[in-house]
Amino acid sequence: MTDHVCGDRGEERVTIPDRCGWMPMALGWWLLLAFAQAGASVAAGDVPDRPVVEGSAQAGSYLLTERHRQYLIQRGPLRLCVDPDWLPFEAINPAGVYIGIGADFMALLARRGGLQLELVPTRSWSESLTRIRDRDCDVLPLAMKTPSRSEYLDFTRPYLETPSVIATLGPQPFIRDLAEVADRPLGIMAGFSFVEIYRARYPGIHLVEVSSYEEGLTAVMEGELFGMLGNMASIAYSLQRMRNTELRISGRLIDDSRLSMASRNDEPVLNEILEILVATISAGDRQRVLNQWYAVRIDMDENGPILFPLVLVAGLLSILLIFWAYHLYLRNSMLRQSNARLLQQNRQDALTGTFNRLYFDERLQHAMALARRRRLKLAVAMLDLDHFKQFNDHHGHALGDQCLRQISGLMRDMFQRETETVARYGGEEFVILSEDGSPEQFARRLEAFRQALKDMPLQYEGEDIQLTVSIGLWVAVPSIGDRPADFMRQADDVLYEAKAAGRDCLRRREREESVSTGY
Ligand SMILES: Nc1nc2c(ncn2[C@@H]2O[C@H](COP(=O)(O)OP(=O)(O)OP(=O)(O)O)[C@@H](O)[C@H]2O)c(=O)[nH]1
Repeated sequence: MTDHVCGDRGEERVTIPDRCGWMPMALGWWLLLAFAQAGASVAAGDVPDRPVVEGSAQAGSYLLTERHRQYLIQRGPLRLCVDPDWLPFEAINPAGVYIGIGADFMALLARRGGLQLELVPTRSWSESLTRIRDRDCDVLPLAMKTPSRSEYLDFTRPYLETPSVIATLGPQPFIRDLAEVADRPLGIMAGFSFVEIYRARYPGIHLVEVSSYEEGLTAVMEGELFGMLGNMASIAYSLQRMRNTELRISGRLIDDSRLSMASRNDEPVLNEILEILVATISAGDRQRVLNQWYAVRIDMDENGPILFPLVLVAGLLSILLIFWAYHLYLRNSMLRQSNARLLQQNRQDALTGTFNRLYFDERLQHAMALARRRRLKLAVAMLDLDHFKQFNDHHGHALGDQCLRQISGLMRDMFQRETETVARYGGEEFVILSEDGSPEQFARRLEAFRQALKDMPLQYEGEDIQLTVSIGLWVAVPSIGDRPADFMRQADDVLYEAKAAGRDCLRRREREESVSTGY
């Protein structure tokens, strides 16, 4: 994953990943707007007046060759054309002074190379480009290299980078690729390098050239333009100057502005000189220049109107994040609950709420393996209501259902040890598994259940109803080769004997033993 510079404070770069999330973006904007605030103060006159272009002529500087020095002496001052309204990068202030980051770098190089500089005032960047093309000036301190400009300019290596962004009205989905909005009217500074680059890359793009960022941003606010394209620092600076809180930076574009010094290409020696001087810009130099323009000054009185909405947005985003985390937590716990419910439903008999046959068979298999290892007696009781068909026929299926629910409730109440499993095995047939290794006691409790059911008061339309149950109990220490089905068949056989013996009784059989007639 590549990193793009989202904010640049001298050599100390604040980088965020290519897929910039909203949080780093918000932080980036906060910093940039704060930085733009500093720029505004400078434009308002915080910076002491300086000569039209700073720099002392130290002809014979050790950095340049004799040929370079001779050239500079012979040609006289280098004439600069600049963007008159592009703070914090560069501007011409009302006193006619060239100010901004470009001015400071230019002054630095003038001192080092012994350059004499002279500003050629223009009213716009387009005019500056025209004038250097016409050779009315010699150098552009800050310019991006493009194919068409290369026809009349030479460029040094880039020495300043700034992210490209789009500003739109109100919240928009985050724009990552200009192609997403290329068919809508987009403002861009007239004559800017990206006009050429975007037109070549997105043939149908609807670019509207404007003469200043503020003009473009105002058109966005009034709905005439969908968005304004430009570098982050300039847009942030203009938004601050306009005291605008309705427009948003809603996209970071892949192209960053890589700014170089440009010079007329009919005098290539000029580019050689600038290239040598640009190469001398050290990390410390860059930091000193940028610090002056990127200083973060927070004065609540002055910045309140701008900072307050930003702090509000950051607060809202934090709340949104917390809400989202809580929402996920709720969703997860609901999911866990519904999984648990599904599992339960998978195990439960819908009518009676006891375990179902599926679960019982699993449980029995597990219990048999355990009892086999421990040499413990396992007891399986099969219980079948007597003459239930008759009951249904006489009282109706609904009452039959109600009885089944009541009987299973009684069963669960009486057999609720951890070692016991009660399940409805089918129709009016129930099973109880006992794993505690004491079948005698289990048999006694089964008998108590049989009696309790018989005594259970059931009434229907004033008529007393009595239900009885037959129970077959099979007891054995599971041996190798025993399967759950064998155990159940044995229990069923004993139940059959109980039915044959007249119903309403318990019959018990233990492995290697004959059927007992009681317990
Ligand atoms: N109400 C109700 N009846 C059921 C349900 N499942 C099975 N039955 C009934 O249970 C009765 C079982 O009848 P049989 O198998 O002949 O047994 P029985 O009448 O109980 O006779 P013995 O078992 O020999 O004493 C049938 O009438 C089934 O319809 C159920 O979920 N609800």
